Order: sequence, then structure tokens, then C-alpha cells
Amino acid sequence: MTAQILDGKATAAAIKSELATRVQALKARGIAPGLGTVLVGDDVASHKYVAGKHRDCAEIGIASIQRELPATATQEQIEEVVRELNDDPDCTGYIVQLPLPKGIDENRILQLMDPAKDADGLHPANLGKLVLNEPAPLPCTPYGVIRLLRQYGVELNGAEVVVVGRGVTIGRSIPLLLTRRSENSTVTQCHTGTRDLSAHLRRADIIVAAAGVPHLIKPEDVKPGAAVLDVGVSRDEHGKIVGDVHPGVRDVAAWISPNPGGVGPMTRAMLVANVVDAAEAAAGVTR
Ligand SMILES: Nc1nc(=O)c2c([nH]1)NC[C@@H]1CN(c3ccc(C(=O)N[C@@H](CCC(=O)O)C(=O)O)cc3)C=[N+]21
Repeated sequence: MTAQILDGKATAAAIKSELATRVQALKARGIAPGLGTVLVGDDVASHKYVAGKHRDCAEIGIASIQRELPATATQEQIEEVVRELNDDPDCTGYIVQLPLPKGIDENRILQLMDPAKDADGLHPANLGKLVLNEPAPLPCTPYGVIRLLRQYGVELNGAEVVVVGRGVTIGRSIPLLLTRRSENSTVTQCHTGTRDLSAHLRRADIIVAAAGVPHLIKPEDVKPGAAVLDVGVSRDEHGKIVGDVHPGVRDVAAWISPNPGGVGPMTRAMLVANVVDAAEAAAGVTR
């Protein structure tokens, strides 16, 4: 079997084209959504990701506000920029690109954000709402994974999903989405403390690999017919992306998300979706 590709690039393009129509409708009513980004330091990958987010904004017709600080920026300086964006009426949603340089208290920064402008869905109040089943902006990568699976008709209801990784942006938050009644999956969360990862992987209908360990998921650990989502981003010595999924998994799985071209573009599409959703909600648009 050769796996069908879960094409995140194409799916994201379709989502963005629908968002562009909704932005036109908002603009006709005098409402202009704007996405802010806060980027600290000179990490090459972070700069690339943020540039992609601004390209997406241009594509769907929303304004973008870029704030950059040097790697030497202090906690206070970053917090000042966050306060400015909270108060800026042109900025209807924003993100603070993670990770922040060593010594900066990320959680304190996230807590300072106006939760109504949290485009990443990572503010503690919004993560809390997710636990409480209240409407909230959804974390972009988990949301992107679910939209991608739905696009290709992968059954979530009753599925055995194994998530590998416990980072905040995906590992810890995706089980909250997958176990909602609307998804209704059964989730096992694995991490570096898991005793027998292979045993869990072999039972999975869906694997979400977000460990950041190159080629961690091997073909012999994948059940034939499973769906495998490659969320991990490592880089080889040439700076090329290496995912968490071994290329041989293509011969075993029924669906596989490429990396790049899979979950990355979906994450960005969900970010702009959160901004448009929030602008519509603020304007009282019902969908
Ligand atoms: N506050 C915050 N929010 C984030 O959403 C966030 C973050 N911090 N920190 C880092 C991670 C990583 N991330 C990616 C987004 C897009 C691609 C993406 O579009 N990748 C392209 C390839 C890009 C390339 O070639 O480097 C692809 O997969 O096709 C990748 C990774 C968002 N993150």
C-alpha cells in the first residue's frame, strides 16, 4: 500500500480562499481585521515562519503588524510590546512567536495578552475554556491537524489516536480537542517517559507525531491502514526539515501528512481563521 497524501498545502489554500471572502464581507461593513506578530531574536526558522504568516495575511486581505525585538530584549521590553498590541485597535489578534530567548518567562508573557486577541489559543484563559467546553480560539496546530483529517474523511469518531509528545502547542492540547464529543476519539498520550512506545503505536488508527525526534516513527510500528500525521520539525546539517516519521511509513499507512507541506501550512491557515473568527464575533456576525 502507498499512503494517500494529506495535502496540507492544498487544504490550507482552500481554507484561505474561503477566509478571503469572509474578510471582504467584513470590510464591506467597515471592519478590518489585523494580525500582529511579536518576534524576538534572530532564529532563522522563527523568522521564516513569521514571514509566512504575513504572506498569508496579504493573501486573504488582512492587515499585518510586525513587531521585532533583538535577542537581548528584556522581559519588560517584551511585555511593553504586548501591552501596546492589547491597546491597539488595528490589531484584532496577535501571536508571540515561541520559543522566546532563554531567561524570558514565556508563561508570564502569554498571561499578559488580551485573551480576546489570542490568535494562537494559548492564553491560559482560552486553554481553560477548552477544558470547560466553552467556545474559545483553538490552538492552531491541533486545530489544523483535525481540519486536515476531516478534509480527507479520516474517521475520528471512536478512533484510537496515539499522540507522541507533550509540548504545550500540540502534545498537551490536541487530546483536549480530540476527546470533545464532536471528535469523540480515544486518545493515548505518549512521551519520553512511555515504557513501550511501539506497543502503543501498533494499536493506533491515527498517530500524531509531535516529539521533535527525527524518524522516530518506524514502518514496523505502524498498523497497516493507519493515518500518520508528521508534526515534528527537526533540521539536518543543511537546514532541511526532517520530520518525526520515517519515509518507509508511506508503504504501510493509508494516509500520511508530508513534512513540509502538511501540518505547517494548516497551522498558519488556522491562525488566520482564528483572527477572522474573532473579528466576526466582535462584529456580531453569526455563521
Ligand atoms: N506562538 C507560536 N505559534 C506558533 O504557531 C508557532 C510558534 N509560536 N513557534 C514555532 C511553531 C512552528 N510553527 C510552524 C508554522 C508553520 C510552518 C510551515 O508553514 N512550514 C512549511 C515549511 C516552512 C519551511 O520550509 O521552513 C511547511 O511545513 O510546508 C512550520 C512551523 C508555528 N509555531
